[in-house]
Amino acid sequence: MSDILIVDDERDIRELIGDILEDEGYSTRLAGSSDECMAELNAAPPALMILDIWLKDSQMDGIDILKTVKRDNPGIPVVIISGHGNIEIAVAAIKQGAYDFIEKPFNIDQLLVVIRRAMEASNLRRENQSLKRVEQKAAVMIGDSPAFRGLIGQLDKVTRSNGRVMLTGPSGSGKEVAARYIHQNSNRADAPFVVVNCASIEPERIEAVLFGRESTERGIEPGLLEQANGGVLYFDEVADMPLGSQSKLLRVLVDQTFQRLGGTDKVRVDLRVISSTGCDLKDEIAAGRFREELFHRLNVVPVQVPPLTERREDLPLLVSHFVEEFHNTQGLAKRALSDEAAAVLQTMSWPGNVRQLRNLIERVLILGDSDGPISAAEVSGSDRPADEGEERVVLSGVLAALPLREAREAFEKEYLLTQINRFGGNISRTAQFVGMERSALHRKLKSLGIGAKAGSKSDESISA
Ligand SMILES: Nc1ncnc2c1ncn2[C@@H]1O[C@H](COP(=O)(O)OP(=O)(O)OP(=O)(O)O)[C@@H](O)[C@H]1O
Repeated sequence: MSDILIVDDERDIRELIGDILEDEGYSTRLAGSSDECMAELNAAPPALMILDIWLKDSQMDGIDILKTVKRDNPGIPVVIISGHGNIEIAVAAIKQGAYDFIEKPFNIDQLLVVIRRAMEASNLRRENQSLKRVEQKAAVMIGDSPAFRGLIGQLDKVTRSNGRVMLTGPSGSGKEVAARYIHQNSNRADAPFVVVNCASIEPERIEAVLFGRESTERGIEPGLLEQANGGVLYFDEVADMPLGSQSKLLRVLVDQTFQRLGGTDKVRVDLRVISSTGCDLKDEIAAGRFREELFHRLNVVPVQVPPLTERREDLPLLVSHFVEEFHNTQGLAKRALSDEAAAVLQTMSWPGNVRQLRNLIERVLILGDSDGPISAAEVSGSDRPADEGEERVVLSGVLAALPLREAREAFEKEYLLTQINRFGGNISRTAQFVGMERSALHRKLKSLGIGAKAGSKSDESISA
């Protein structure tokens, strides 16, 4: 792990540093020229590099090597060794991303302090990265319907290639999770998955966000393209990208290189591009809002993600998956789904697709006060959009002002009185309709302060 590459054209110096570091328990590799240095880097990236700026008889100087390392292995800390006369160059190297510099002739303690700090910083960064990777959402895709199996079949085929994929489907249908599935099952799984949210980046910032920036004051600030190097770049809602940025992106896809804003160097990255859209890009092209050439570049392998209404069979499976997830992440009750509730879910319209279902289940679990199966009443009507919302409960000002327990009590009272009236005070029929045992309904009415009195011979009746 603690393997240090020492690059200096002066043999005495590189061997001296090597000996000191070996004594301190590090393992070292030595390079006397830029060619030797590149060969070592290609063989295996070291944990840290000590790099002399002036390299006699070499093709590249220290700054060139630094730029290459920062481009290809940005995680390796580079400590620069500079001669007394070229502190300015050393400072410039820091701006290019070097960790620190030490001046020749150097003091051993100073060298060791710098190296220890650099190692700590890079270990920390590595730990953070691995945490981030753990945090990266797992691409769990649940389903067993023919439409779902068709989708997985297509995704499995494209994971093996490197082709650009265009995922088409309505909002919340699982396009991003499908893109993550491709990434996690491909040979890029250990490299980053970076999302470009085309709709939320302001047009004037999109180039800086994608390509990064470079200036003498702030050095190199890599953009998302560089951050995704080796992995997958996911363009979410690609139709929302401004036309000007579309041309720039097209050029990157054609040339395979780009320049950072304010920079002159050509940057080359190795990426797989996956895009998604909820609208028909052909319409966008016809309306002059999307560049046709970019469409053809991105749409090499089109994959349709079906809406939830085309895979209603998957609803119970998805519900138990989300119940499990909310149990594990929020400690919510692990409730089963009643057959009636499943039937209600399977007849709903789902304009928000799987995301809407997930939100509904979360709400039901938070509001529910039992561990029993989720009932039809709990799921019905509560998540329909306003325009077809004839069954939505409109919360009166009075209810909205109460805490949940009291609001629930007020609602139950109102609801049960309405039902009792509807059934002419017949408690058996009321109990049957509201889905409770007669004795349970009695208890409920009593607890709500609704009085029961003896009624007809055949059945008791109620007075409110
Ligand atoms: N097959 C599936 N199995 C389990 N969870 C899923 C599945 N499909 C989607 N989801 C979940 O549904 C939610 C929405 O999915 P996702 O963000 O991938 O949709 P999207 O199509 O990219 O949405 P948008 O177009 O709005 O960005 C996420 O929480 C995702 O994990």
